[in-house]
Amino acid sequence: MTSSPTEIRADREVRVRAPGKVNLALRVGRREADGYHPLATVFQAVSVYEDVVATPGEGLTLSVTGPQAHLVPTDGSNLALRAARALADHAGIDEGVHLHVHKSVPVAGGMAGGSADAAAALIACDAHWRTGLSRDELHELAASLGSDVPFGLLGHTAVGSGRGDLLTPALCRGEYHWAFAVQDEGLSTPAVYAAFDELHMGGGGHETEVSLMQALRAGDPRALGRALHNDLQAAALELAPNLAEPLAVAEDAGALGVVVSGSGPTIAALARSRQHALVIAAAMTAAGVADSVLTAVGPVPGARVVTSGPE
Ligand SMILES: C[C@](O)(CO)[C@H](O)COP(=O)(O)OP(=O)(O)OC[C@H]1O[C@@H](n2ccc(N)nc2=O)[C@H](O)[C@@H]1O
Ligand SMILES: Nc1ncnc2c1ncn2[C@@H]1O[C@H](COP(=O)(O)OP(=O)(O)OP(=O)(O)O)[C@@H](O)[C@H]1O
Repeated sequence: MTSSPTEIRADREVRVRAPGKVNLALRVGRREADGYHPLATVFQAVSVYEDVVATPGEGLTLSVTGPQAHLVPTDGSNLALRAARALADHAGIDEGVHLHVHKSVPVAGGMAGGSADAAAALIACDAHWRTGLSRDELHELAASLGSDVPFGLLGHTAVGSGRGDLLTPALCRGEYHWAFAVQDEGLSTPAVYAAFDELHMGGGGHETEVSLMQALRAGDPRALGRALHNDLQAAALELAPNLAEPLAVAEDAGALGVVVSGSGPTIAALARSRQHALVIAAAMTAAGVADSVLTAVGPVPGARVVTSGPE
């Protein structure tokens, strides 16, 4: 019996969800000859998600929706399409695919939204094309696409070294509630690293986060709040001095700790509870220090298939 076109589509649809991240600690060493900085970081995946749907298509095509979709390229430079291309090349696939990306993670916000899209696209295309690659091969492809992409695959809480791509899962108990201050205008990651170089702040790349890891093992949000740290924060504030305002408002609202997320400009405030996260978000909105706000919980899993068509 032959399938109708509608049945074929339903059969081959794969839906994948991947999380954004916050760096609980980000220690940055001096720039190396390859232009990258050695990192000692602790990532946490949070419940702000990118949703990617893979369906049959001619060639590799992409559509994007979400509040900031207009800021995202839809040509071959899009990280989701680059991921699909890299996987097809590696696995010798000449079939097409259409990827639909629904974005909720702020664009160029320091929460690794594009990296989440790449991680989700790898998992979606891998399932769609049934390439049968190992987790290690997918990890290697992920690292070739961007330093934050491997963590998009892994999720939860993890220690990152090297460029941030060498990962070890971290012991983490409990739930952590976050409020995020989002800015419409993003910061370029290379520009923030360049500002960091200008400030001559390298050298802390291999410090161990003893108190932070203890806080995570104990499930102690107060101790975690005190241990939050970002070496890129001064550089992000240099490029966007107004970020001092959401930092101060979140502190006044009783946040346990406040930090620039990754390369910014998103500000991440750790709250005592889900309710307290809403209070901090409301305070940042009322003070007019964010273009929008988000609340989330972490840790959550990395990129995973949420539903797919029948076998
Ligand atoms: C700031 C962080 O989000 C913290 O997790 C990441 O370090 C950035 O990761 P990403 O956006 O995936 O970065 P990539 O796409 O790999 O690199 C973009 C640019 O950021 C700078 N970069 C990135 C990672 C790193 N360890 N050192 C760097 O100097 C380089 O200028 C590089 O050309
Ligand atoms: N799928 C994608 N989603 C968002 N931006 C993308 C994507 N593909 C390519 N880009 C380009 O990459 C730039 C950075 O995007 P992204 O949202 O990943 O930044 P980020 O969250 O600050 O990254 P990170 O936290 O990993 O440094 C965007 O300004 C855009 O030009």
